[in-house]
Amino acid sequence: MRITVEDITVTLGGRDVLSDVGLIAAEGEIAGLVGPNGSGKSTLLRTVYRHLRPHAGRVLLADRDVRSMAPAQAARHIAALPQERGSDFEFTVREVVAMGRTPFKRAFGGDDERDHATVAEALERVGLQAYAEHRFAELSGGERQRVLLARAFAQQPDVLVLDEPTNHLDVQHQVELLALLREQRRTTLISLHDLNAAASLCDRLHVLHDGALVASGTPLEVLTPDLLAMVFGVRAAVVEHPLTGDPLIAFDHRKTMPAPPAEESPVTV
Ligand SMILES: Nc1ncnc2c1ncn2[C@@H]1O[C@H](COP(=O)(O)OP(=O)(O)OP(=O)(O)O)[C@@H](O)[C@H]1O
Repeated sequence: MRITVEDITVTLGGRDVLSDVGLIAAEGEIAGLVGPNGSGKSTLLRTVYRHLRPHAGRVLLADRDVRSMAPAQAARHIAALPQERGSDFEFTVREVVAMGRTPFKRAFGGDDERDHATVAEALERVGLQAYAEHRFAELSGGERQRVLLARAFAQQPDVLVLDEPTNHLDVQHQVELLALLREQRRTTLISLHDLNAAASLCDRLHVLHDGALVASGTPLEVLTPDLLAMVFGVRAAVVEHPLTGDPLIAFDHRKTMPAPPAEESPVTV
């Protein structure tokens, strides 16, 4: 299913933290959101999964405004991995993942065969089948992250919304997660700080700066040295990855470049 973010403005604490932002994640596309800290990535994702209401504009799932859908109905289509990680501490890993099946149940309905199989498959996908009976509270940050991903997978959503899913993951699990997302071919909206991961994973990238969308396009179109200097304030060369052919950003870790305010950085792609 396609997600359309139609010119949304989100006001928090009396300030527009997103101004007139529009983008589309086409059916089966992995759309990446990148931008400096505080640029509005989580706010945009939270608006898509209905935790925030836009003050102007709307979010469409296929052709329906997500605000017009009942919460359980929206949850049958959209699974989110938010940045705030909840408090599922008293549960086992299997129970946390099984929560992904809730939108499909009748009131007081128990788990059926299909639920059990879906939960087991989701755990296997993130490599945590051996942890099913462990307590969520006793896992490391990276393991918890993978459990919450398994919960999103168990929801079998049309659209995945992932806020920084590689946080806490070691490099092997980062690579595995990116491979898993690529292989799914599900409409995905994902925020990532790691621009090289974003370049390798995403079909299209959308760059936020001070709550405004300043560039959209393929990673190769968007991730230019000029944009990296203007939006992120860093000096970098963009070369071809010797193994994959993806754009590879080589940062100059010895030097930053003061970034001008958004209105003075006319980056458009
Ligand atoms: N509830 C709130 N009330 C007021 N301001 C808020 C609220 N939530 C977020 N903000 C502000 O909105 C701006 C955008 O925050 P957001 O979390 O969307 O940024 P982000 O791009 O996801 O940042 P990061 O990369 O640091 O996770 C920030 O300046 C933040 O302080």
